Amino acid sequence: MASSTSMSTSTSKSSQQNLFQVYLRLRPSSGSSTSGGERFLNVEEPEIDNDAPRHITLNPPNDRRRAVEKFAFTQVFEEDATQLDVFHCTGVANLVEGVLAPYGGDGTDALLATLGVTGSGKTHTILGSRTQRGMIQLALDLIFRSLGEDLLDCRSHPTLEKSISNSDPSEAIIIAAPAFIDAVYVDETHTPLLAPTSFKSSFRAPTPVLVGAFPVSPSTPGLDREVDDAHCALPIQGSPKSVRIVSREDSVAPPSPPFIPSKQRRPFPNATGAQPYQRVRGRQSPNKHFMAPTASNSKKATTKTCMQSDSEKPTPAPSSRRLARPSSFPDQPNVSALTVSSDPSSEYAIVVSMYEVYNDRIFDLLTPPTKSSATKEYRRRPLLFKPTENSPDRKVVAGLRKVICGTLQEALMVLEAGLHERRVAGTGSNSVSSRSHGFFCVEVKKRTKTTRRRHDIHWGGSTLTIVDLAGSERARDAKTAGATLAEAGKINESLMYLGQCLQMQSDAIAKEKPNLVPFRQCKLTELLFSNSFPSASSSVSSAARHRNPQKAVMVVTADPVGDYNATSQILRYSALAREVTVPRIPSISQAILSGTAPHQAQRPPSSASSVESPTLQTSSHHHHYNSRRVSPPQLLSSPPMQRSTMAPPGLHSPPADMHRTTMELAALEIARLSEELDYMRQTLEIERSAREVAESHLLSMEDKMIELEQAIREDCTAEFERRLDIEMARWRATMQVEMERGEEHWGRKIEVFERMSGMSNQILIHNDGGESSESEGDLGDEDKENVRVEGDMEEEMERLRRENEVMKRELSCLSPSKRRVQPLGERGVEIEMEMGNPNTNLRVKLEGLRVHDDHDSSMEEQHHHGLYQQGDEKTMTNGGGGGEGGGASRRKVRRLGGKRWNGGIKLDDDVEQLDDDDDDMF
Ligand SMILES: Nc1ncnc2c1ncn2[C@@H]1O[C@H](COP(=O)(O)OP(=O)(O)OP(=O)(O)O)[C@@H](O)[C@H]1O
Repeated sequence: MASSTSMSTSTSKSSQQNLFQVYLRLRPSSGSSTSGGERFLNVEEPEIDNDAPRHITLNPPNDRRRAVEKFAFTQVFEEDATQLDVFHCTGVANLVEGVLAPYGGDGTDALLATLGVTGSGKTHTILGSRTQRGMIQLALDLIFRSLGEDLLDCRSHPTLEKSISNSDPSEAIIIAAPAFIDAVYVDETHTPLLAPTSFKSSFRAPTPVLVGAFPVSPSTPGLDREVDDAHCALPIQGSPKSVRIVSREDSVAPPSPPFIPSKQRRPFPNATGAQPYQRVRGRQSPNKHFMAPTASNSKKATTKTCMQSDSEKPTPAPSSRRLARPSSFPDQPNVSALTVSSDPSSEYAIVVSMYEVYNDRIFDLLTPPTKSSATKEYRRRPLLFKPTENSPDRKVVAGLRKVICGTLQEALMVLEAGLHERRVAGTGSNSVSSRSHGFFCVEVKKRTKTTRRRHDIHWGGSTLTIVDLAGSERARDAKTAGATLAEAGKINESLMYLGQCLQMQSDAIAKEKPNLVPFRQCKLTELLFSNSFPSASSSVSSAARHRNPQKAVMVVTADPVGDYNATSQILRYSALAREVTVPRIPSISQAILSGTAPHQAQRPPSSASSVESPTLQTSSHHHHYNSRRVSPPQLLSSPPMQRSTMAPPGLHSPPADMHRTTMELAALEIARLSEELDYMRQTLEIERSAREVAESHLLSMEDKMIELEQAIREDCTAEFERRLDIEMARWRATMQVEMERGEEHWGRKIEVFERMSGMSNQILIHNDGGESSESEGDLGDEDKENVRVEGDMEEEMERLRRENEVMKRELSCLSPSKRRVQPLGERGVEIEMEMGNPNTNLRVKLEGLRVHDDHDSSMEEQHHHGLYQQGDEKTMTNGGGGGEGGGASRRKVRRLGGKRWNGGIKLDDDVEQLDDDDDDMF
């Protein structure tokens, strides 16, 4: 009893100081329970009558030698606790009141989260079932009801969207609920009665469909308004009393196994000091939360497509991918009698946002994924949790889509739309298992009422965040593989870090060093813990507003007949205090002392503790670990001899006494070994789960690597294609320049030939003239003239030679590939092909120069055989305008003529030949 009292004291102390109030909720067993094994969790009777139970005992199944552990929580909910019990006793109303800040100021952020092994009832607690609302719906109902007329909405205040957008520090895209709902849901005139078959082709898992009417309670002011609202009014189908949510699977599912109530039922007083309420007895609601998809193994991995991502007004998605408007939501439990205070001098606006942490990255659940142009897959952009310009001292999830909701109905429709985006999958442990940590945020924006309609008044306020954590699971039990196994690895890893933080928070409080909680290890712990500490506004920015540390409530869910190892681990790091009871070994020593076989006298530890034996009582120890870390049992530090002195001396004769002492020592040694074994087992278990985490982490990393590799390959291909285009463009430009240069070059050459051809004509004319003068006998003048022409020719040839040199040098500057000797004809074809112009200037020019084309081949042949004479004569006859040439001048002219015919056939040959010819000529 003493230890129990000390545990209670330490529990209440630590629960006051802890960052989280921690509650434990036991799940009622069902026929689908994964283990179907022995019950290992027992709720301890409260010390004071009518008090709520706070302690739970963990009895290791099938192993009587392992230590019995006792855990303390703020409160323990037994299997028969209802959603309303949890809502009242966890103090959600107080959290909401803190957020509404009735006494002025910005209020206090609040966090409500669930933690537990997969399938233990986290989602059930947060989201409820087909007929029972969860914490989110109840909290929303309370908020809308409490704000009443002070709540603004976008229809009556058209500038609301803009003014909230201006004061939002998180770079969010703010939209009004009607616009969002119109974009996400199909027109109600098209609402199908049953799960629409068109959804089969959609990316989404089929939507659970509601039949029956939405029951409008007169005591639900928020809902009164909603029904009037044409935009969001729900179609009424069927009888008002037949409110039910069905899915295709549900419609054929066998009835749920009967609810097994726990042995004892106690009234649950409100742990937060509120009045105890009347418990609703009876059968639990069917075991299916209302957002459960119909196909258990289908994965809600992706989603609707057509809402625009960046502009403020979403465009409607194609009707085939939009959701059917739900016709009703459950309205039980009823909290219409409950309201909390709000600030009468302020007006409020409710802004809802949703995101999930999947594989340690944050994804908006209200923004549709966009199609990647490279992979043609729908992907969502991960968001950052960071301080922003307008929030330098506090990190916020930047870039979320936030929806301003004027009514409860709108908020519930936004919630449903977001839940459709959340990743769930069927595993061996839970047919609808959350594969991500889901965050649902209700920002209560608040500003002072003014008579003047000023739109620039600053919006303050606080946020209520409700978190449905993914469950820890063992790959072996969950029978997961591939991506789901990798997800499980990430989930387990983040929960391991969360466990470390929860352990450290109490350690830090004990050591009075509050900043030791290592919450920056992963996104989940950062999101959960970073607002739990006093604001650093004063040190960072004087403009920043002071904020209170958030109030946080954690509901740990557990299945008392589920997975012992996974559950015990979660209890160890989440409980406010832990006590380990070492099993006594009375039967062994008693058996030794009485001379009977040990196995005959073995009893379970609970019964063993009642055995009266002064000696054994000394060996019975209760260890209370304030820090809940597993450490070797303290008993190991006591030397056996010391303990032997505990035996009452002088009661026996020396040999008998010695014998008894030996027996006691043996018993102690057995106890020590047993404890050591227990410790080793625990260590082994921790190591094993660490190994599982590491293995799944490895798998997830491998997947990530593959994704990364694919992305890199795509990037490389895109980059390569880009560069190839640039190179092609550059090459085309160079080619163009080269062609122009070549054309210019050939133009110049042709000019030279033309000039030379003109000169040879002049010479021929002159020679013709000379012949006629010769007949007149004026040979002296002719010689003079010849000498003058010859001099001119020499000068001209000298000039040509220089030009030739210049051209040669130019040619030598060209790349070797360009200098390759290539027939002009081929080049011409290439150039034509390249430029797509079959009649280049160059070709035209060359063709223009070509005289007596049909004689080219014979001329060339003659040239090669040195038969200039004959060919030249022909040339002269045609080119020179007739007349018989003679003497030196005639020979020169013939040579020039021969050169002319050979010009322009080959590029480099031609240049060389020109030189040779020049040499020959002079
Ligand atoms: N308190 C409860 N009363 C009735 N049914 C419950 C309760 N808790 C859980 N269940 C049922 O147990 C099943 C599993 O619960 P739930 O999906 O909430 O588990 P979970 O912890 O969220 O699992 P996971 O981590 O895999 O998402 C559901 O069918 C749910 O309806």
